Amino acid sequence: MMQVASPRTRSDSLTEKVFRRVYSNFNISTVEDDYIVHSRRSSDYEKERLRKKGFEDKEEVMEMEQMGAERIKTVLILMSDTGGGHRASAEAIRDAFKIEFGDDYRIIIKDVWKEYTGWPLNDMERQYKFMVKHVGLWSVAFHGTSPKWIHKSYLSALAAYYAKEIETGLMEYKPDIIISVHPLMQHIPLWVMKRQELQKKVIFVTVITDLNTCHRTWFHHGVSRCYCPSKEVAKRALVDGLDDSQIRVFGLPVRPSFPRTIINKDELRRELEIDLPLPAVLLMGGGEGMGPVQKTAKALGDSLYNSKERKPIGQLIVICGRNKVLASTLASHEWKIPFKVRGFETQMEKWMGACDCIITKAGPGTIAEALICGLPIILNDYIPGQEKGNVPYVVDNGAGVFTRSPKETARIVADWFSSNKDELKSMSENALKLAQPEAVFDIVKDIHHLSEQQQQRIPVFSDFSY
Ligand SMILES: CCCCCCCC/C=C\CCCCCCCC(=O)OC[C@H](CO[C@@H]1O[C@H](CO)[C@H](O)[C@H](O)[C@H]1O)OC(=O)CCCCCCC/C=C\CCCCCCCC
Ligand SMILES: O=c1ccn([C@@H]2O[C@H](COP(=O)(O)OP(=O)(O)O)[C@@H](O)[C@H]2O)c(=O)[nH]1
Repeated sequence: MMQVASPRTRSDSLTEKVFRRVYSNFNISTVEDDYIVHSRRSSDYEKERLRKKGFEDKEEVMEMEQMGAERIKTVLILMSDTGGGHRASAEAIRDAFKIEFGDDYRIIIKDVWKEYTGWPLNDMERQYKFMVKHVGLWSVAFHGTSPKWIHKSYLSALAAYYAKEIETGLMEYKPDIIISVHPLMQHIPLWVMKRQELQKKVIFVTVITDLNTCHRTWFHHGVSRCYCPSKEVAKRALVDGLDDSQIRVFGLPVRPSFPRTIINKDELRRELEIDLPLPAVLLMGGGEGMGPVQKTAKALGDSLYNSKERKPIGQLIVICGRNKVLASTLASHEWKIPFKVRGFETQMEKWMGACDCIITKAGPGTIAEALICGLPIILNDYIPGQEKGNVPYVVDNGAGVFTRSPKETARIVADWFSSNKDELKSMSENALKLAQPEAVFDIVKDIHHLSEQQQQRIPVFSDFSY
């Protein structure tokens, strides 16, 4: 029985709620980004609710919906699949809204750029993937666009060029609340809102998904709230001119399905068909399977095998995310130790819960999740700019180590699984201390509070035009 305990205690009822949602058939971390399906389901549900309350007539139901009686609020979360972290945070927020407020909110996760605009905004995923493969290029782009006048003028130009399209995109969803979980999704929507005089009617908040050295585009002065995952980021926000009252520090939002009470590790291992007694290391490289994964896996294949006794001292699980080439290369290799290779997994909490430590590039999402699971972390790479500061965040807090060398990584894991178990244990404890499993709930509750405050200022039936 492994204890994965939250560093802060929380009311049983919430834990129970999470457990019920997570471990019953209700899979809260299912990716549901098909708007048509989603919105149909939500609006059907909304209508059903009104019908149950006695509004049988079709037109009456529609009218009530529009007027705002028992109004379900619409939350639009803006994200882009540049990396896997923005979507994971968006899903975390969606799931937490559902757990905390049931059907009071309708949550839509969207990349409005991709669907409504043209080049270069609609192609960010591909361009980002290309740039981070050529780290020098990314470094120039990241640091070169740091001055406000540079990114502001470029984004204003794009806003002006795609104004109509973005307006259409945002208006289609008629959001009451817009949440941006992406560094490039503040300026243009806020500009559109200003043009439409919607700033007082629609709440706009930013949830930053970088733990330390984030890009300055995150800090827009026009937001109601800027949720910073760490004190370091909050300091940067203040330096960039945001007001104290706009800033809240709760932590990085992680999907509520991540275990934070008691997890039976053996059961997870049985379910995932992982060897029960052998210590297990999880190796990954973000949503795209980046970093020195292949070399590290092979080095671990050697270091976790005791050739004198002809038996393994540990086992290896590699999650390759969307990197299919990596997955098939590793699958075709001969392994002397128990080994598993997987593609993109939707239940990361189970894989992390079943393992004893993790090796990853310094992705903020993976780090925050691993901390919640009490996993000591070996960081083996980082993307220059936004991920650089994640290394001291982990290492200085005693939750892990950094090395780029696959051989050194393999040696450390072998050490942890044999002669240096104490270090593994103390790092696991430090990881749990640093974890902020409640962050996502604190964020959605604060947004709910903002929304209630706003409702008191604006009549509920205000029919604002989009
Ligand atoms: C003298 C100046 C010369 C500079 C060269 C100009 C080149 C311009 C080309 C591209 C612009 C690059 C924009 C940089 C802003 C970066 C903001 C940022 O932090 O972005 C991070 C995200 C990715 O998210 C991160 O993923 C991580 C893991 O992979 C991790 O999860 C982390 O938590 C996440 O934050 O990056 C992006 O999304 C960037 C996509 C870039 C695509 C480029 C397409 C260009 C189209 C529009 C961009 C508008 C740019 C505004 C500023 C440009 C000013 C010239
Ligand atoms: O197969 C996978 C691989 C990754 N992830 C998630 O993708 C996110 C990766 O975010 P991170 O910030 O670590 O790195 P990025 O992918 O953005 O570079 C984390 O939430 C992972 O749990 C996932 O759900 N399934």
